[in-house]
Amino acid sequence: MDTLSLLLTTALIGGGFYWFICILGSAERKGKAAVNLSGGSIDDDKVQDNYNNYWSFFKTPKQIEKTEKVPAFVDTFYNLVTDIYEWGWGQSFHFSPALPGKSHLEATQIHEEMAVDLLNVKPGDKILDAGCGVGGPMRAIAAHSGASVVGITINEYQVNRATLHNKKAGLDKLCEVVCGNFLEMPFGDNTFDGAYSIEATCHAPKLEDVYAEIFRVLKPGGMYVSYEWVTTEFYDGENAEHVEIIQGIERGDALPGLRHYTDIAEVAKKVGFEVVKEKDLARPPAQPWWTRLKMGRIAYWRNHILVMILSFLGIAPKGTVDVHEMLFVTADYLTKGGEAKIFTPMHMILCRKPE
Ligand SMILES: C=C(CC[C@@H](C)[C@H]1CC[C@H]2C3=CC[C@H]4[C@H](C)[C@@H](O)CC[C@]4(C)[C@H]3CC[C@]12C)C(C)C
Ligand SMILES: C[S@@+](CC[C@H](N)C(=O)[O-])C[C@H]1O[C@@H](n2cnc3c(N)ncnc32)[C@H](O)[C@@H]1O
Repeated sequence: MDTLSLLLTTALIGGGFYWFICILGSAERKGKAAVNLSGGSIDDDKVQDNYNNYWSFFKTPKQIEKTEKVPAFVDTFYNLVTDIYEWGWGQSFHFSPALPGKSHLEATQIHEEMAVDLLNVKPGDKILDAGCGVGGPMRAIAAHSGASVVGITINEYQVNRATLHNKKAGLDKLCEVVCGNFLEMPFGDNTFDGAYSIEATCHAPKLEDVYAEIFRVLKPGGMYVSYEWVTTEFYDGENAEHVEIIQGIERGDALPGLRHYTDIAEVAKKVGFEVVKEKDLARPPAQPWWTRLKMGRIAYWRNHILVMILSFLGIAPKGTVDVHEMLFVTADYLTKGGEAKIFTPMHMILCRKPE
């Protein structure tokens, strides 16, 4: 081979490698790049141990021990998955019904804006985002409503990511992020004009505890809306296939136990809320929320190869391949749960704290 061909071949392979690793698979323009995948706040050499530790939670037999350990276990989970979520999904860690003619990003934003529209808040009001992730919904909601949003997440790495994104988006005046447990929030009674949680309270070992906290920090007359992960009326606890799907969803999403849809309003009333409206937003005519997961299957394989290469080269921490594989498997359980109609991630409940 002459020198020119050698140079051209090297440039082609190098360029292809750069494209495959640095560009491909980033969920949004300027989103998280594959070369920057990390274990969140966990040191690189501890990612594998933390992943193994995550699984030990599901082997613990005692319910009480489990309940106390849930926030720490959820924190570990988000250290492990936050970068992969941002890289492969975007800054909003939730589902939304597919909307014909709209992109995933647009459908996501519409789903988020719907939440704040239900709260009847006005510019200048202060609202709470319980379980805010890296703040995708918070930014959309602040920009749409003009209200200022305080988000809380148990995971410190997410606080840093969200704060960075808020600044970059020029929304740091309206959006604030606090690290803390939504089961005992560092806010005074009657602080917020409204509150919402998007696919987050499913991590609470007892829904009553988080709803009671939200009730406490809301001003009288304030509204609260939540998108809940629940099993539907089609779920049959005696059906082995159903049970396997639901347990698969719990294992891959750090859930201490999925609730049945009928539990939600019951708990809301128990802590003192008036239930204004309740609806599964996944019901027809809404288009399936799981099509985005299904369509991504080829991209997941490509991502998996990429993660394996990066781990092999020592660029991604050891253990990232296992975390990615866990998500891959979870995507399948979620899709099955949606197709079988036994599970929904968008059971909406709208509540009011009485005057
Ligand atoms: C509300 C929660 C999270 C919901 C979703 C945001 C995530 C649930 C499953 C995740 C994913 C599955 C497959 C991943 C894929 C293998 C990878 O290559 C790229 C990222 C995924 C698509 C990832 C993205 C986020 C989810 C869809 C729970 C935790 C309560
Ligand atoms: C699936 S993410 C959803 C994030 C955000 N609502 C969104 O839609 O992008 C769930 C969020 O709930 C938070 N969370 C779970 N348990 C928590 C707890 N006990 N206290 C505070 N935040 C918690 C997680 O840290 C994470 O940010």
